[in-house]
Amino acid sequence: MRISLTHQRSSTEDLSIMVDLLRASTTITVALDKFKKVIPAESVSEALEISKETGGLLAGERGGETIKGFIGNSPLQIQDYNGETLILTTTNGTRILKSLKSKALIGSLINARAVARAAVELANNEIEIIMAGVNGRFAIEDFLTAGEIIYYLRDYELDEFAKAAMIAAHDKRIVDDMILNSSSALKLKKLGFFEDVKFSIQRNISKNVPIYNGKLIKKYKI
Ligand SMILES: O=C(O)[C@H](CS(=O)(=O)O)OP(=O)(O)O
Ligand SMILES: [Mg+2]
Repeated sequence: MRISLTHQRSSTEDLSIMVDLLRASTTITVALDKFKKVIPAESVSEALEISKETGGLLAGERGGETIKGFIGNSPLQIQDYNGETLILTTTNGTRILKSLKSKALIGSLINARAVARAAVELANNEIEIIMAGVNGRFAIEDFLTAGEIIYYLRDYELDEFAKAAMIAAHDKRIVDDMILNSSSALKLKKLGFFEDVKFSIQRNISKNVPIYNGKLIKKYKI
């Protein structure tokens, strides 16, 4: 089994793991405790359209700021709601998902071990971990989260980018410090969402493995 790491773009037809630690991946993983499915939307107008059709609850942000009339892209806020369908549109994570041509799991730190296990079950020959980044730029929190997920896949054939991420994520104290002081985290802190950041760096508190089939996200049954 080959394990590759990429930034934003996917090339595999096999299995991807989309990683957007702050906050889409963490929000989606938590949301599946409260909603049967999550539908990612590319734009606000698409989200509103889907909500009209499905009656789903609207959540999302742009640049971290909650969209007017939506609930936030917040793993903490989402816990106060429940229902059939959550419609989520975010600056990076849902946009990356909508660009994928392969089936995709959604990885974070709260489900790192579970998502790695599920990926091995589902993939034929390749697991590609895609870092969402921020507006096309590299995001250290996604790199380090990918490294922690790759650690659970270390016995397979890692490409050099994957090896670099795994080595970078070796010391959890350094990882936490880098994430808590990342530009994404400091932006969220300014917007009043620092509790979301602290929630997002917990390890393996969830067994939820979100799987995206090109239309919607459900819980993968390991
Ligand atoms: O909502 C978030 O935390 C981020 C905001 S930003 O675009 O990184 O400023 O969006 P996400 O799509 O979850 O990375
Ligand atoms: Mg992000």
